[in-house]
Amino acid sequence: MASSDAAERWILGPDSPDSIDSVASGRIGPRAFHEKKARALPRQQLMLSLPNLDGSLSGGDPPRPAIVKQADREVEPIQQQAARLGNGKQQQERLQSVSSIPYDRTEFVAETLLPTKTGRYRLRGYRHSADGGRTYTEPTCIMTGSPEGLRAGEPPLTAVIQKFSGDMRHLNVAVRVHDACFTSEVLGSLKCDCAEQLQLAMDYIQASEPGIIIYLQQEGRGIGLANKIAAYSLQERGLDTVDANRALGLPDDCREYTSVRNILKDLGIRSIQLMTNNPRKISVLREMGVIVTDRIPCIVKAQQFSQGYLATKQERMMHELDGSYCFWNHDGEPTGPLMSIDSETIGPFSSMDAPVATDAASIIAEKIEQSSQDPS
Ligand SMILES: Nc1nc2c(ncn2[C@@H]2O[C@H](COP(=O)(O)OP(=O)(O)OP(=O)(O)O)[C@@H](O)[C@H]2O)c(=O)[nH]1
Repeated sequence: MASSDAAERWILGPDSPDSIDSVASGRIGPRAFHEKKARALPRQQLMLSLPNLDGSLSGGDPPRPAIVKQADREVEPIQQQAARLGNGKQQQERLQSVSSIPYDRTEFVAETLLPTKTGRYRLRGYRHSADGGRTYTEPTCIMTGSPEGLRAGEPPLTAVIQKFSGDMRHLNVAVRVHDACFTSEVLGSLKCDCAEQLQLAMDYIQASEPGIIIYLQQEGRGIGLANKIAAYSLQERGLDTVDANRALGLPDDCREYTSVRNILKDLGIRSIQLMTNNPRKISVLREMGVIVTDRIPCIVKAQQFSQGYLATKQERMMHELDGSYCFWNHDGEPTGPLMSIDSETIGPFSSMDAPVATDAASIIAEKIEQSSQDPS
């Protein structure tokens, strides 16, 4: 069995002669690359190999149960089993080598340049496991500028040069930690502010580089897309975003941010200014050792369908929104340009938003009318 170091060489890529760069340069085909990589993986990581179209695993057969033979389900004789597993000392050593795999681990895969409608960004791909390698997610880093500081393995001289040349780009870097929201970012849902916050962060780091958006696959505050859809379904029946999660027996927020700490370390970033309205994010990151020197508010205006969600974030999840997301102020006056909502395009909504006025302007009109009729 190849060591996990060998696996790391394959995954880490750029420094290895047989890395993903070899695929790019044509020295090795993508298929061969994946097969070699899978063979280099320790046994428990084979489970991570993606199945091919024919159902086989690219890294060979899946690991078989240790004791019961697959073919005839015959129980393995005890002596044979002992010979295969080794003596107590050997087993202990094996266990130690398994437990020496760090519980959470984030590995850099590759970087590319990405032109977008908002401008050009550096895009860095990572693989992150929070359970010692059983499962993984793929955080990405969307970057402008070069905020990198001293990185692991670099000579300390780099730090000295940085210090004396006054290069402070790796300090107080503007960072947005953003969690996936398929519904708004891909489908254009108007029920939350996630897609607009992402756009705001992309604009911000484009306008004042360097900056980083760490995009994490933690849909629905970590409960996953299908559960989030179930939560939305309960919200149609009148529950808010917090109670809907609870009614499903799910936590309000189960996102984990060890990958953020690891990615910042990988980049040699010493301290950050976090673009967020959520105090939990700041405290969770600080607890794991990330130096957050400041907060950059990330408030976007609500519109008809997101007003309730934002109100709940402020009132029940302690987001520092300060009422400033409201698209009307407390006197019932519009406070900023409204997102144009065409009720013809959106079509009729069911019970979801009932009682619902046809557009934002008529909601405001209704509110103004109500307040003028209210004798108090
Ligand atoms: N469970 C659940 N998740 C939601 C809902 N609406 C949006 N999300 C998810 O919420 C996550 C974003 O979290 P938010 O609480 O909106 O904001 P935040 O990231 O904590 O705070 P900011 O940094 O200020 O944006 C994304 O993963 C979305 O998929 C909802 O109604 N229910």
